[in-house]
Amino acid sequence: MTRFHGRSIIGSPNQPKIPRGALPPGPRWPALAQTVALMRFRHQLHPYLHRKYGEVFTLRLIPGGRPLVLFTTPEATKEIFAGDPAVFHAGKGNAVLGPIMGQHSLLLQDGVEHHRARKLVMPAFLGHALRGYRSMVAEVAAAEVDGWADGEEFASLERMNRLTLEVILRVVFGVTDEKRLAALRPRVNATVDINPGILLGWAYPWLQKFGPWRRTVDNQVELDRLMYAEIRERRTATDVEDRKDVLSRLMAAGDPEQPHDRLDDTELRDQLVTLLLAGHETTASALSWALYELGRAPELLRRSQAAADAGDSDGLAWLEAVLKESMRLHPIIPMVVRTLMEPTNVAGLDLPAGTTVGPSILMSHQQESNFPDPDRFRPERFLPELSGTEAPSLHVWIPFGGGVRRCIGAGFSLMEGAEVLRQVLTRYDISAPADDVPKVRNITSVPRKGARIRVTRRS
Ligand code: HEM
Repeated sequence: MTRFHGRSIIGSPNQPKIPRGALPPGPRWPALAQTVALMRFRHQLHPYLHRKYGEVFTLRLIPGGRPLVLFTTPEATKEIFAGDPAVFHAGKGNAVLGPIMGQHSLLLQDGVEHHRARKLVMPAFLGHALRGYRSMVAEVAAAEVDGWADGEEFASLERMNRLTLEVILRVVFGVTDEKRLAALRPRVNATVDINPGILLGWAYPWLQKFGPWRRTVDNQVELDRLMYAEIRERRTATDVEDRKDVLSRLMAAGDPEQPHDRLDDTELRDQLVTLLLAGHETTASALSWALYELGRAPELLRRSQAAADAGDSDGLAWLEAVLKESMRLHPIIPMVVRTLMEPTNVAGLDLPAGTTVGPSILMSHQQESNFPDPDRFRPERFLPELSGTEAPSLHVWIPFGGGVRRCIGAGFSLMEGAEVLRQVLTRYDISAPADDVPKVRNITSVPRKGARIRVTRRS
């Protein structure tokens, strides 16, 4: 059964109030206005605050006006990512996701618990395991893409969402049974749909009796029921060691002689919900922006089709560069956050315990000093042999965060994205009929009009 208790948007509950003078400058609007501006208008707010206050600025968020200090330089990013995990807690900053993902979620844990969980989950996303998922991604992508009509125009985000949901359900759960997939799909979609209003409302548990909050709880109860049924059934399967999906790998992870070293059912549930939610719409959004950008640049499209046709390691490297540039120009997540557990110096600033700090991904990706000609879509930035310049460091290109908390699905989503592009581009020419801009969709950003494209069969 899921735990539903009050959560803050950023920072830890019950922390003492930090006086304004102890922190870098920032707007003096009420905390509610700053919170709404941060959640709804992030694409305008980060650049505005950067212009007004410079490299580092403070926002005050509800409840209680807790501070969020955002940094915009590579040096600060490097320091935050390298920060001692005992001091720089990420779970506190992600606390808003607690009611959905559960207390054991990798995203919410810190310290030894996080270290243990990460050690158990990570191998399912590396090396041999990762390579093993490619053919399944290719199969799901081919089935989706083959269904597109010649000359059809559509919101690519919608199609990519359908595709990445299918991929994540099959890779994570290993579910192929159509009846079970049909039951899971709407529950996962409804969970991803949860908007900032619902997340904000979670700080006030009495709201859960009403309207959308109540529907969220009902959906969650049903999602849990399906998850636990799947876990129970897998526990009794005799071939779990041979299965290649993430759930089976997580069940087999750890030392069989040390039961406390293995994930129990509640932990499995929490990690599975986390993977389903973190790994689905994020990748879909990156892919839809990539298709949109290729649809606007015929020369790049031809080059990408040649890479897809070749299908060799150089071709896949190009397609991966297309995705990386798509995530650079259109960041899916606006910032990464850590809450300081003790007074700490960050990038030359002495900050009190309880302050939440983080690099602004939005600002890091759009500064000329990090990415020359930042408004242009140029995949070759990520291929030094083509650009003649160094590839961007992991302190300026930060769509997946960094350090011990770097997204565990980074490799997976690049592999998945390149494979999906390959399936699309070997079959279709693409054009993008209209301009699009980002809009906020709860934690992530997505193309406002869904990154519409027209596809025509290649002759
Ligand atoms: C384009 C796709 C994706 C983007 C942009 C993205 C972005 C991020 C970011 C910014 C973080 C926070 C990192 C930090 O705090 O330093 C994160 C964490 C995480 N992501 Fe992703 N992600 C993507 C895809 C995925 C996929 C495919 C999965 C799994 C199937 C996944 C699972 C996770 C998990 C479990 C964490 C928590 C890691 C930890 O705290 O140890 N993500 N992701």
